Amino acid sequence: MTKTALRKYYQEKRLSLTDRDRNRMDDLLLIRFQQWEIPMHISTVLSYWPLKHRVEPNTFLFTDFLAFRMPGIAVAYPVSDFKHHTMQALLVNDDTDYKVNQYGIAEPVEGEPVAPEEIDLVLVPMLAFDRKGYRLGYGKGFYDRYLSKCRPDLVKLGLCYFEPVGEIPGIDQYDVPLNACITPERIYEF
Ligand SMILES: Nc1nc2c(c(=O)[nH]1)N(C=O)[C@@H](CNc1ccc(C(=O)N[C@@H](CCC(=O)O)C(=O)O)cc1)CN2
Ligand SMILES: Nc1ncnc2c1ncn2[C@@H]1O[C@H](COP(=O)(O)OP(=O)(O)OP(=O)(O)O)[C@@H](O)[C@H]1O
Repeated sequence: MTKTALRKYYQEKRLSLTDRDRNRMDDLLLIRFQQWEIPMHISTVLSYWPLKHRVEPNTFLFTDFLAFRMPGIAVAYPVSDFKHHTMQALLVNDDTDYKVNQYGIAEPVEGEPVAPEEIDLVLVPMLAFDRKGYRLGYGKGFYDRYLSKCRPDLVKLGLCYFEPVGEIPGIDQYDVPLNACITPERIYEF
């Protein structure tokens, strides 16, 4: 399958999930996440705002659990620049206001910027991933560009409702592989 066909297939597969399917899978993802041995050095995490209309795993479950296990952990959300396909991470707190951008993604309106080098854990959205840890996103390279600026010891944790494909086609030098990916069935470590 080509990258474009794979994208279409997984986009449709996600959209066919009912709210009940999604809630059940979010529960399973959280159970797997709770079994994951959180690396000790994590103090700043870059999450993402789950897109309702695209049916993405509910990251709030994960960041709430992290905050419970590691009080004081800092959480940031990306603010995207759709002209350059880059992202900036802004720290959020309970008082942060969000604005929905032209693609329906809620982004913090203000917040302290965090440099990519300061991030310890990224929760990475995706459409699909493969057995080597390569991911398929929306094809704009936002995450590949961002991850290339982070520290080598950054933990890149994917969240996906579906099991891996054999191989994502067309991997290039910009594709940054994940360290691990959580699915409702298990945790894949790469
Ligand atoms: N929740 C979440 N936030 C995220 C991402 C993500 O995958 N999930 N991103 C990960 O990169 C970045 C935003 N990436 C995007 C990449 C492309 C389009 C886009 O082209 N949207 C068009 C067409 C979409 C389509 O192909 O169906 C549109 O919505 O009209 C939107 C966002 C940053 N924030
Ligand atoms: N660090 C980078 N510098 C320049 N171009 C880049 C960089 N990272 C990625 N790109 C380019 O951006 C595009 C990303 O396409 P690709 O299909 O890999 O996106 P994706 O991983 O599916 O999507 P995304 O990262 O937005 O979720 C490619 O054309 C790639 O060459």
